[in-house]
Amino acid sequence: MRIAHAELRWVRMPLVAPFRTSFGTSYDRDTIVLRMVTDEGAEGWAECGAEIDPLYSEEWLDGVDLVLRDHLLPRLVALGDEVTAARVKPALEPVKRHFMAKHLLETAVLDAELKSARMPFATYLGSVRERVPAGVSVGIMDAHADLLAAVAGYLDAGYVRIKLKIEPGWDIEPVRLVRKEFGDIQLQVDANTAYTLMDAQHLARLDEFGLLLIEQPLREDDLRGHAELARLIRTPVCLDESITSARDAATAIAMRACSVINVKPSRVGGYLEARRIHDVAAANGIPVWCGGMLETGIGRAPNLALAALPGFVLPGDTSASARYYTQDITAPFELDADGCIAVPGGPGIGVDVLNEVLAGFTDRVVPLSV
Ligand SMILES: CC(=O)N[C@@H](Cc1ccc2ccccc2c1)C(=O)O
Ligand SMILES: [Mg+2]
Repeated sequence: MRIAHAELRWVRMPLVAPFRTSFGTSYDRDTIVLRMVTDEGAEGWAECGAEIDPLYSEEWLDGVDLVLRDHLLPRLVALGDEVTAARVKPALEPVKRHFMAKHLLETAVLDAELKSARMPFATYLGSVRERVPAGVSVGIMDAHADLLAAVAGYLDAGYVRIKLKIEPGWDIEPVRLVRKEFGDIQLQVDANTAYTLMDAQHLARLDEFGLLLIEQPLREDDLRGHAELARLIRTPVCLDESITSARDAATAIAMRACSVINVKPSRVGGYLEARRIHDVAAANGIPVWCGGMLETGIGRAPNLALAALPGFVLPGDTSASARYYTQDITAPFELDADGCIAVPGGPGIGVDVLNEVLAGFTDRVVPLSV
C-alpha cells in the first residue's frame, strides 16, 4: 500500500492525579498521535510512548517529531506502494535506535494494513485470550496514608496486581505497610533505574515481602550489574528500560540479568519486535508482561492484544482508562468483575478515535509530506 496522507497531532491530556516516579512527576500526559491514510483510504493510528522530557529514556517528544519528519518518514515514503508493516523496520534500519519514533510509524502502518485486511491486532499477533487481567502502577506519594488509600482504591476497583514505584527513601517502609495492610496481594515494585549495586544489601531487605519482582533497579545500560544483583537478592529481577530489542532480551537472559521482562511496544520499536521479545523469552522459559506508558485508548487497545499472547503470564500495566484520564480519546477501557479488560475485536487496533474529543486535547497538528 502507499501512504497518501500523514499528520502528527500534539496532544496534552490532564491526568486524574499527579504520577510520581524516581525520575520525576507528571501532571499532564503530553504525547504525539500519528494519523496515516493509505491510497486505499485505510486510516492507521498510533500513539507515541515518549515523554515531553528525556527522563524515562533518551527519547523525548520534540526529538520524535524531528527524527520522524526528517529521517524516518522519507525512508518509508521511498517504498512507494510497497509499504507494509514488515518492511518498516528494514526501511528504517539505517537510522540508529529512535525506537519510540519507529514504533509510531510501524504501528500506524500495521493498523492501516490490518484495517484493509479487516483483521484485529489480536488475530495478527496470535492472541489466545479474549480478556487480560489488569495490574496498576502506583506512584510515589507524599505520605504513607496517601499510598494506602490509593492502593485500597485500586484493590476495590478490582486490580489483580499492585506495582509500587520506589526510590531511595521510599521503598522498604511503603512495601512493608502495603503488605501489612492488604496481606498477600500480588505485589511488585519499579525503581526506574534509581539504585546502584551499592544498594544490594538494602534491596535484599525487600526479599521478606514475597514480591513478584523488582523492576529495573539499576541503570538501563548495566546488564552486568543486574546479573550481579540477581545473585544477591531473592526477589526476581525484571527489566524494562534495559530491553530495547529481541537481541537485548537474548543477551540479558543469557547473562541471567533478569528472570522477567516488561514488554513495551513503544520502547522496542513496535509490535513486531515486541512479539519477537515474547518469543525469545518464551523459548528461554522467561515470563513477560505488558508494560504501560500512560497510553490513551489509541495505545492501550493494541497493548491489550499483545498482553493476550501465551507468554504474557503476569498481569501488566494495562490499566483502565480511568486510572489516568477522566475522558479518553476512545471509548474507555474498563475492568470487568474479574479485574480483566476485554481485548478489542475490531479490525486493526479495534477502537474508534473520538475525533471531537481528540480535537479538544490537540495543541497542534503537523502535516507530514508524503
Ligand atoms: C505505568 C508505568 O509505570 N510506566 C513506566 C513509567 C512511566 C511513568 C510516567 C510516565 C509519564 C508519561 C509517559 C510515560 C511514563 C512512563 C514504567 O513502567 O516504568
Ligand atoms: Mg518500568
